[in-house]
Amino acid sequence: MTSPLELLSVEHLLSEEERDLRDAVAHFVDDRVRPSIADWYEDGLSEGAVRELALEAGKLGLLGMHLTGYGCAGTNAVSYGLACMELEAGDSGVRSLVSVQGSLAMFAIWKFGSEEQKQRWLPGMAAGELIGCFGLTEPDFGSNPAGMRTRARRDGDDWVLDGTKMWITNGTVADVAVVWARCDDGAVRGFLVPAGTPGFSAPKIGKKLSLRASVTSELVLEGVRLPADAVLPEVSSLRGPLSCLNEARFGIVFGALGAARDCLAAAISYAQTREVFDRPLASFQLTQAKLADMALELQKGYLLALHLGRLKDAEKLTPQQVSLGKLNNVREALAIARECRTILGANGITLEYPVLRHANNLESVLTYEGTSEVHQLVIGQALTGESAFS
Ligand SMILES: Cc1cc2nc3c(=O)[nH]c(=O)nc-3n(C[C@H](O)[C@H](O)[C@H](O)COP(=O)(O)OP(=O)(O)OC[C@H]3O[C@@H](n4cnc5c(N)ncnc54)[C@H](O)[C@@H]3O)c2cc1C
Repeated sequence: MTSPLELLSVEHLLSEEERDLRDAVAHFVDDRVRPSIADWYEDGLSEGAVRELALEAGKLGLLGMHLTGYGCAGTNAVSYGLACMELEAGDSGVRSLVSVQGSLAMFAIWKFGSEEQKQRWLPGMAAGELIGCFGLTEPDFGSNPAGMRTRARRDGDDWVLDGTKMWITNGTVADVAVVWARCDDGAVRGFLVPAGTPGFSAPKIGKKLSLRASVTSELVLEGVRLPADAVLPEVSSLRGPLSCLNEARFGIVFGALGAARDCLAAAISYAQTREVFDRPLASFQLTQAKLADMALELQKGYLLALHLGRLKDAEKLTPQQVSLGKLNNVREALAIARECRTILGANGITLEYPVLRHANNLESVLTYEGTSEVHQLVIGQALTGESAFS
C-alpha cells in the first residue's frame, strides 16, 4: 500500500534537510498534539496550553522560522511550508498559532519595525516566551480592510488609538498586539500595543464551532495612549498588513494539505477495517473511486505548494500565485475532509476521528487570510486586467 502523499514520489523533490525538519515537526505533532487534540477541541484550548505550545514550538525553532536574525531559524520557505503541513495535520489551530506568531506578528516587526523594536520583541517571540497577535480585521471590515474605522491620532509626541478589532487569533493571550489603524493624515500604520496598556483589552470570542483549539479574540482600544516609538516606522499604507498576510497565506498553501492528508489516512485505515455487507468497505469500487480522487487532488496540491515554495525561495513568487495556491489547496482540502467524513459514516462525526474536526477547522481557513471569493477576484483581475472588487 502506498501512502496518500507518496503516489507521485514528491518526497524525492525535497532535500535531506527539508525532510529532516519535516520529520521533526511530525514527531512533535505525534507527541504533543495528537494525544490531546480531541480534548483541546472539545474544551477549547486554554491560554495556558497556548503558552506551553508556543514555548515548545519556540524550542523547535518553528516561530518566525523563515526569518533571519533575532533568534529566528532562517530556514528556506519550503521548510516553513512543510512545517505548516505537519502542524496542520495535527490541527489547523496549532498551525494558526505558529502562522500568526511568525508570519503575521513577527514578520510585521521584522519587516517594518525599528532596530529597537526588533531587539525588544523578536528574540522572545522566536523563543515562544512572548506571544504576538495581528489586528487588522474589524467587526464591519474583513475583506475590505481599507474601510477600517480604528483611528490613531497624534497628541504631542504620543499616539492615541481608538477602535475595535475582531476575530484576532491569540488576542487574549498575546503580550503584544500589532494593531493597524488609520491616522489623521489618511495613512495606515502599524502600532505595537503591549498587553496591559490602559484602555486596551482583548476579550475572548466564545461559541466557536471551528478552530476551537485556538484562541480567537476581540481587541478593544479606548483612548489607548502609546509613546512615539510604538509605531512601525517603515510602513504607512495597507501594503504593510497585506504583505504580512501574503506570508501567512503561503504557509496555508502547504498547511491545508496536512489536514487533508490526515483525513485521507484516517479514511483509508477505516475503510480497510470496517466491514459492510460482509466485505471491507475498502473493497468497494465506489469507496476506491473516492479515495483515488482524493489522493489525486492531494498530490496535485502538494506539487503546487512545492512549486510555489521553490518560487518563493527564488524570490519570484507573486501575490497572485499565492492566491492561486491558497484558493486551490484550501478548497480541495475542505472537499477531501468532507468526503472522508462520508467514508467514516456516523463515526465520522465524533472526535474519535479527525475528519469532522479538520473539516470544521478548514471552514475558518477558507475564510481567513483572504476568503476564497477574494482570491478568485485576485486571479480574475490577473487574467482580465479588470478589478471586480467593488
Ligand atoms: C478563526 C479565525 C481567526 C482569524 N484570525 C485573524 C487574525 O488573527 N487577524 C485578523 O486581522 N483577522 C483574523 N480573522 C479574520 C479574517 O481574516 C476575516 O474573517 C476575513 O478577512 C473575512 O472577513 P469577514 O469575516 O468580515 O467577511 P466579509 O468580508 O464580510 O465577507 C463575507 C462574504 O462576502 C464575500 N465578499 C467580500 N467582498 C466581496 C467582493 N468584493 N466580491 C464578492 N464577494 C465578496 C466574502 O468572500 C465572504 O464570502 C480570523 C477569522 C477567523 C474565522
